[in-house]
Amino acid sequence: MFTTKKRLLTARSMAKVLQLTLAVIKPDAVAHPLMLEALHQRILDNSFVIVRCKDLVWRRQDSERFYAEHSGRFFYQRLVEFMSSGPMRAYVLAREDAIRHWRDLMGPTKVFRARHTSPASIRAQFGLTDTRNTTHGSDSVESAEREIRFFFPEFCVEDWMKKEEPLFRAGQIQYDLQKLTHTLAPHS
Ligand SMILES: Nc1ncnc2c1ncn2[C@@H]1O[C@H](COP(=O)(O)OP(=O)(O)OP(=O)(O)O)[C@@H](O)[C@H]1O
Repeated sequence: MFTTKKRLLTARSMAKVLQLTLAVIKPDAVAHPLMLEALHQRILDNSFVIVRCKDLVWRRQDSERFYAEHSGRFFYQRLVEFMSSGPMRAYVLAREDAIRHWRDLMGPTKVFRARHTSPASIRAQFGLTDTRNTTHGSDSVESAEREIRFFFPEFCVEDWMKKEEPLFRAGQIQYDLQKLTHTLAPHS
């Protein structure tokens, strides 16, 4: 699936504590291999470490559950249908201040606004509409934990922060992109 060369990611030079965030490449972008590749490369180029990665498909009820806070809004049905319309790619990303950096990189939710205020952002460059806006990112530490659990139920943020983060920062663990899961699977 990945066409970039095998990369071994190491954190030897990282001094500060890493933060985790959930990033998702939505179905509109996954549907276009070149766009998917460009977004994947954007992640690597911005010093994010890919801790976990998987391709998955949501059932309608997964989409409804994840976006429950928006139920009743005019775009809710459109959003739910879109997010369960095809494969997505989800990442657990680590870096210093990961939540803010990924959200800055995505740009504003609305594509029109993104094009005016943040022309270099992902949504400005690749977004199609306010709903089909290519990417998702957690907006707080609490939502990152909740959303990582939603997408990666087998992954424990607390354990990672306690056990793996210090080892990783000390260069004692490496993440090999080739070994991360990217088998297409229905949401569990
Ligand atoms: N006004 C709108 N019109 C159409 N779709 C919208 C609108 N507002 C939000 N959405 C869709 O709902 C998603 C969730 O909205 P939210 O307000 O949480 O934005 P966000 O935090 O920027 O996006 P995300 O949660 O996907 O990172 C948006 O990413 C977009 O796909």
